[in-house]
Amino acid sequence: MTDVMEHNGGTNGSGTVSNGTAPTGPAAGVPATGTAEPDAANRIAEIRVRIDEIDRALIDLWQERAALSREVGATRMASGGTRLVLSREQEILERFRQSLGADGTQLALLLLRAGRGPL
Ligand SMILES: O=C(O)C(=O)C[C@]1(C(=O)O)C=C[C@@H](O)C=C1
Repeated sequence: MTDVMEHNGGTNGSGTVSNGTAPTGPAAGVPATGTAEPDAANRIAEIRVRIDEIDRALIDLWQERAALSREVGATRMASGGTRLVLSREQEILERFRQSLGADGTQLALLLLRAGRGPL
């Protein structure tokens, strides 16, 4: 067994839908699920449907948040206020840290940067 799938199926080079197995390279012949066992492969495919939905929702929320953050910044600066409010950023960083630990802090830093730009 290898650790990583080199290719996950989808469309092949000619633009046609592949049969879900990696055509070339070290993972050639390995199913796109990473296992040849049918029950496991079916369960993985099922779970991936939900993972893809979650990823879409995360992307949509990410983009909505960034747009709102930009609007707050533009509104504040147009009224003579500051670009940033660091106390608010600390509050957000702490909320993410409390829920998700150190990764939460990193995630919140990326979220903040997506809206207000780099410090
Ligand atoms: O809440 C604000 O005041 C914002 O400007 C939004 C936001 C954020 O993305 O959450 C962005 C920049 C600020 O420094 C603080 C927070």
